[in-house]
Amino acid sequence: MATTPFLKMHGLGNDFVVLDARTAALDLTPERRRVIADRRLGVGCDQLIVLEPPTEREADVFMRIYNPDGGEAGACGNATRCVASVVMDERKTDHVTVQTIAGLLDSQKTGMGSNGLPVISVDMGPARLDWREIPVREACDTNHMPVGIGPLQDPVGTNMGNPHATFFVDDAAAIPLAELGPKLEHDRFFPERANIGVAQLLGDDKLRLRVWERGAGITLACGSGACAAVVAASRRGLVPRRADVILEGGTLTIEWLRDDHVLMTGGIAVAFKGELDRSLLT
Ligand SMILES: N[C@H](CCC[C@H](N)C(=O)O)C(=O)O
Repeated sequence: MATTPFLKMHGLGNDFVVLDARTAALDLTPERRRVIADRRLGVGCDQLIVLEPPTEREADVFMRIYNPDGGEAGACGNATRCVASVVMDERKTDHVTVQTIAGLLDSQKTGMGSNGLPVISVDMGPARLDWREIPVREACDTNHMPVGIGPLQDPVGTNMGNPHATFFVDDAAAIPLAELGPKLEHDRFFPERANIGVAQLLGDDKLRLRVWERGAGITLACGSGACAAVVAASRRGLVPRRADVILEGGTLTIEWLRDDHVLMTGGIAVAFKGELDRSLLT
């Protein structure tokens, strides 16, 4: 019976099903994407990642990103590290460029994690800060956006290839994120919805971050969300341009470079390899 191989990977517990469509295209309708990502009907994941042939000469691979709701996203920091590691292994190299719909992401192996797998740094591209780029519905200062609910008010808007609203609070654990996240994700202030970050200052260069992800819900880690949180905190003068972000699933080191690009460094993991039954793709 014909099946389709996949890799199950994660970055700090933000988990992915990785399919390879570089030699044979896959017809992944939104419904098929939802079923594969479903934790009962399919394999289950926070994002479905599809490798495709690059269309830019400088790129080694094209990474397509789908949320469990079937929608496509322009950035996924944790998955970028995973995909970069896969292609580095294939190419026997420490440097690859991952192409996404939002741009080219230079990725570099920078060490080995305690799990014997590489630690990868990714240039996530420039933080985009204009209200039109987030995007939000009306002209505003994105350092203090006029949107909020209950204890979550006055967020900072950042686009890392995907839209983020970062709220600063005294106690991130006390925020009912499962209740407030979806309301803010779908607030009409965000024409493309938004990833909702709740950040708490832990020290002069350390943040605690919880994220309600657009199209996915609460995840153990969000790479682009961590980038957005450090840019936001730095704009507010709360942290320097380089800081550690403590997420449920682990720590990412983020640096907002002087050229506005954001460097994200963290580990990856492979959980298992598997075969998708053809019935999931027809
Ligand atoms: N839910 C996000 C995509 C995945 C982001 C996250 N998993 C990351 O590591 O950056 C969005 O719709 O923009």
